[in-house]
Amino acid sequence: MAKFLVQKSAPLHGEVKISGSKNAVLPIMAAALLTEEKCEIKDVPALRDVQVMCKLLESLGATVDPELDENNVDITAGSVLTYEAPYELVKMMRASILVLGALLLRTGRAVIPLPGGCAIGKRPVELHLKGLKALGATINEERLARGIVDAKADKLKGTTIYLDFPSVGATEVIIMAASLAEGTTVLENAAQEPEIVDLANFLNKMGARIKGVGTDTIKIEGVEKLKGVSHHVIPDRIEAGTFMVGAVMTKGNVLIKNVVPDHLKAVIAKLRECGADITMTDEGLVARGDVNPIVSTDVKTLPYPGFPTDMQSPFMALLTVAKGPSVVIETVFENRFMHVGEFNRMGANIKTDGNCAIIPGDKELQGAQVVATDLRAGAAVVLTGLIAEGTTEISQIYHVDRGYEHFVEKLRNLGANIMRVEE
Ligand SMILES: CC(=O)N[C@H]1[C@@H](OP(=O)(O)OP(=O)(O)OC[C@H]2O[C@@H](n3ccc(=O)[nH]c3=O)[C@H](O)[C@@H]2O)O[C@H](CO)[C@@H](O)[C@@H]1O
Ligand SMILES: C=C(OP(=O)(O)O)C(=O)O
Repeated sequence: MAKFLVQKSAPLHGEVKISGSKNAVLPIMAAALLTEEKCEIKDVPALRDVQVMCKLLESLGATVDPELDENNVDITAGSVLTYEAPYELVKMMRASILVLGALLLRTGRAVIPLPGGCAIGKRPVELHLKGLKALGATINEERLARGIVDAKADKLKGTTIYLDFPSVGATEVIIMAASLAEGTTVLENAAQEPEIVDLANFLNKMGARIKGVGTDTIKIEGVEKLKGVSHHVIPDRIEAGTFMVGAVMTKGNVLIKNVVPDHLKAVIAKLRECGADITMTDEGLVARGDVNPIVSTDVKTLPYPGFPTDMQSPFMALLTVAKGPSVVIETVFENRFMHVGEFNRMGANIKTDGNCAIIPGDKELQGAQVVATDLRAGAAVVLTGLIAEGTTEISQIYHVDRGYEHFVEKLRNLGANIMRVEE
């Protein structure tokens, strides 16, 4: 099993180019199933999740030509598609569920095993299914009780759907399904994440008629057919946020290129509250932690445009060394504090009560043996290792490979003392 070895490092310094967004490319790749024609997807990050999605689409009958060294993937979902997604692939990536709507439209059926609970929460899909049922699909409840989504539909018909919670995945599945449904669908209390806007831009290029993305009400007029297109994926706002935090907590000075500052308003606001100096330049965002002392702040995660849950653990890493106590409240996932135990091994002394964490701050951290408990938590302990005395040894780093392209190389270019060891 591979590990990261991280040593206390000099302040991060230099520039880093942000990769295409994992959470944008995965639904876009799934949406390529909606046409028989070739889709060319550009700025695709070379990540483990993208490789899994390539294999999943291939297993369903699509021709996938991944040129991940070049950050391109071509997908042609010709006429012969199968409706059953293999468990070996689905269990590797929760985003596998994103093929649900497209598969149903293309084959009249979708059978997808659920990967089950994980480190950050139960992650049910009842909202995805509620939406598809409203559009006219039937769900086999008996199979669902045994952990398999088995949906059928001869055709889908537009309607009004209200989401009880603005789920990102449910919004994406419903937009895809409604794009080729008969008539108009109105999706209320929809998720507003930039990745959903990117998916809708991709679908609209394909010929879909989607309006209102980026707001809580999305209107989709169904069309008969979609065509193949070429599309550049948006930059990864969570990767950008992670590097901003890294720059600030090491008291460094980093130019972050290929970033959309508008996607990071909440993160930038919180970093500034902590004393970070964040400026927009023609070349990108400059994040500095060497201008002012870094002080505590409170954070509450929320659906976009609120503070992103995916930035919660990297931000907590920063708060462990900020001056004064901070409170972090996680409202999106019910179990996303697994990293607290790892920070505590390094001396952070964080206490949790339900979805609330109290971080005393101002700690001199010590390197330790820690685990990447999930993707973002893995990145967060790497950042903590950069400021801790001694060596931090991080295991289960396959989580990090899921979502950070060339993480070690990018950090090393900024002066970080990190290496990957294959055991
Ligand atoms: C591949 C991808 O894009 N992943 C992102 C996506 O995940 P994902 O699409 O899984 O996240 P959701 O927005 O669906 O989930 C948010 C919350 O809603 C709950 N829920 C969701 C669906 C449902 O049917 N019932 C239900 O209760 C979930 O358990 C969770 O507590 O958005 C999350 C929230 O911003 C991010 O952390 C993930 O990085
Ligand atoms: C939780 C995440 O991803 P996923 O939904 O793919 O598990 C994430 O990107 O932090």
